[in-house]
Amino acid sequence: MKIGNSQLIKNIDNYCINDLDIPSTVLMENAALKVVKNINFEKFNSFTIICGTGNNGGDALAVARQLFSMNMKVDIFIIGEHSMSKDCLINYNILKNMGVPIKQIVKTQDIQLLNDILNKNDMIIDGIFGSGLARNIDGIYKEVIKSINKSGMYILSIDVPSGMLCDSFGILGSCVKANKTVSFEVYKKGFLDYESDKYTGEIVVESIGIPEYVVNKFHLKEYLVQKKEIKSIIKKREKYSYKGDFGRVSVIAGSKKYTGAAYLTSQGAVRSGAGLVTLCTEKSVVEILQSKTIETMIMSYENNDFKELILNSDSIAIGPGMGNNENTFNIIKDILSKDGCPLVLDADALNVLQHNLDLLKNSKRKIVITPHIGEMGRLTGIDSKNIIKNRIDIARDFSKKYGIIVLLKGYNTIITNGEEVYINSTGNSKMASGGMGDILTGIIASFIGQGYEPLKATILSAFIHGYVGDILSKDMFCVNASHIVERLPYIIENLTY
Ligand SMILES: NC(=O)C1=CN([C@@H]2O[C@H](COP(=O)(O)OP(=O)(O)OC[C@H]3O[C@@H](n4cnc5c(N)ncnc54)[C@H](OP(=O)(O)O)[C@@H]3O)[C@@H](O)[C@H]2O)[C@H](O)CC1
Ligand SMILES: [K+]
Repeated sequence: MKIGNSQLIKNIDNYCINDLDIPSTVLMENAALKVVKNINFEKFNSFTIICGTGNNGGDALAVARQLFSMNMKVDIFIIGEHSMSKDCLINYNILKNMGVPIKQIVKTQDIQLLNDILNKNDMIIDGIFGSGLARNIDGIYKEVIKSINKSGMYILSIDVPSGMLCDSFGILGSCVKANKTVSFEVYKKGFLDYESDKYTGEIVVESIGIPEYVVNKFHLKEYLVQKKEIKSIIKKREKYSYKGDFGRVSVIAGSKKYTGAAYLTSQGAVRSGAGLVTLCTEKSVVEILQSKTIETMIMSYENNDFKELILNSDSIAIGPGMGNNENTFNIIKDILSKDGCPLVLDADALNVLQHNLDLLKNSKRKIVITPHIGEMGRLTGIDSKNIIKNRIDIARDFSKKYGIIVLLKGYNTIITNGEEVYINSTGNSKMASGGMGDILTGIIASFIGQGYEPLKATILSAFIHGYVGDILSKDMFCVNASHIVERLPYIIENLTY
């Protein structure tokens, strides 16, 4: 699903209105009809419609007219004395001409009238502010929002919950807490925050009759990855395939201190369907790891066969638990400087590259890096606070500069190849525990090994990893890495049909 900000909406609107001669009232009517489409009339038949004086209010007035024409009960309120936008006024006048009463809320005393009605109708429709919210909400607007939220009634917000910014998550003073938000054309960037669903409720994005090529003209290629997209990427397995078809995946990971990281990375690869997984690790821990796994072959990277293994791999995951040391650096430097299969670099593989980023840039291999915020900070020299604030731009720029795929972990993990940006929609805080990232690294290498193109493999893996966590966390207080490993193949199977 496309993600966008208020500038994108302005550009699209201007083009439609000025270049295509689509009257803005047509767009407003389409918007209103899409709001109506999202109302469950088996449950809701009477409506309190609360309007601002901009185009969001105009949408709400058009919704009111549509509902009135369907013989629904409507109580309409306009807030404030601000002059109306052109299209808001057009819809206001139509309702007046139809003889539909519209009440105004200007002073605190007027709120009593609103309060009296709020609980009498089935639903509140919020059309106070949309993408034009420009400053802190106070005065009568704040009081109305307080009444709406206190009412306990079902609330549907038009485009954005009034009070929420569109461009990055933020509440300007106060905000409607909706049960459902019907947003137009694009998923607003402001919705991308773990706190936003407290205000948006369920989000539905509806097209309002703008041709796709017009949206594409201005869209910055930022997408939200949801189940629908994943189902179109993931392939069902042919009945008559053999293990060679699903790739030889090598995992270089682990050290005396961190055997778990090596184990989990390799299990991520095994349990997501890699044909053959070989775990290469420090000599001293080979035996321990051998006793832990059955499906994975284990060897030391000091072994003579190591170089050949690297040559014959279809993908390689490197880094988890290796230690930030010279030995790790030498192994990575050697692999990066030779042409060959795609690589997934994580954890210590990234730490040792901190001051050697040219190795990334000059490598002929396809590379995916999977830093968390701290690792990204070390790679870029940008402090964590700023990375969190500008995650998308920083990930995209880094990806472009080094010609690699970046998966930046966190709430709404970001995946980018420098051109397109994909934002993952799965995962939750119950998964915040050790070893989660190691599994993800293994899954990505596994899907690349299975023949998925690296960007697609990375998008797929991030989604699946979080999706398994989301499903498990419905019944669990916390979800650990081993739970994810255990459920992986079952849940991936469910996504293939
Ligand atoms: N392509 C589309 O997606 C379409 C969307 N539509 C709808 O239009 C709105 C955006 O409409 P716009 O008129 O730009 O903005 P708003 O309705 O959100 O609000 C603007 C008015 O609100 C005043 N304002 C802003 N902040 C405050 C505040 N804190 N307190 C009081 N008043 C405020 C603002 O006043 P100014 O003095 O700043 O001018 C405006 O009066 C979008 O969200 C969709 O719902 C179109 O209908 C179709 C195309
Ligand atoms: K709104």
